[in-house]
Amino acid sequence: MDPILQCQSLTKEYNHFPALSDFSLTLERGQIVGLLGPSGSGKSTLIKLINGLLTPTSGKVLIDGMAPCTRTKEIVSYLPERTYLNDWMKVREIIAYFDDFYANFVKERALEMLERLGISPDARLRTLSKGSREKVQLILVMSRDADLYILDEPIGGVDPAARQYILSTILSNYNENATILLSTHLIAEIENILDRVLFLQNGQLILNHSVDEIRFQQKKSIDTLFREVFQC
Ligand SMILES: Nc1ncnc2c1ncn2[C@@H]1O[C@H](COP(=O)(O)OP(=O)(O)OP(=O)(O)O)[C@@H](O)[C@H]1O
Repeated sequence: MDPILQCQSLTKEYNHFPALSDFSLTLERGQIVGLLGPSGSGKSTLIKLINGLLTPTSGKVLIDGMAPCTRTKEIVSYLPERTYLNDWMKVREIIAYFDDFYANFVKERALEMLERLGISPDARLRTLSKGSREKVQLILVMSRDADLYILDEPIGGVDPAARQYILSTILSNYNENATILLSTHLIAEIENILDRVLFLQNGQLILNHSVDEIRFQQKKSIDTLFREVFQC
């Protein structure tokens, strides 16, 4: 079986500015991977390349051995940085839309998670708080039976007290052979769910370690290590 994600010497330049440089990475199945780095380090650029929304200047992305295409869109479930949902729609209507659109969408799972997070399917998206809208989007993305979930800054707008609950609700529903790649600035809140971390700096991969390696060998939290590596 091919690794779920391979990036081979991936470079992306915007007007000759290298947002991502010679980036190589192989991700195996069945792990939750944190993509961490300061603002402007290239996280969203990488995520857009993996989703086929940007074309690399050079290098390759392979998902389950395939370049991004219609088939890879079926096995990748992507939460973009910004909302793309029509906010006049009711949550129930959006769920029906996803159910029609994606063969691997599990409607019952979405409805169950909504209930657990206290969101009415009859609410219109625009009447919900920013945090609840984020929850709905995350639920939609995680309700697909995908092989690779890519989450660009999930739960940023959710209040800190609710973040752990949301993450554990969502994660308790996902298939353990799938891989989740998530970018975040909320390292302390998210690190206890991560298996592996990637540090990006100026478009380059400067660290790729399992969380256990960092915790047991370096005896540090990911948050502490991040602050040490990226101190201003
Ligand atoms: N469309 C674009 N045109 C020109 N430069 C861009 C474009 N998109 C991103 N960049 C630049 O590429 C670099 C990487 O940006 P990117 O958005 O990938 O970083 P990021 O790590 O996701 O940042 P953040 O954490 O703030 O979301 C930045 O210097 C950014 O200014």
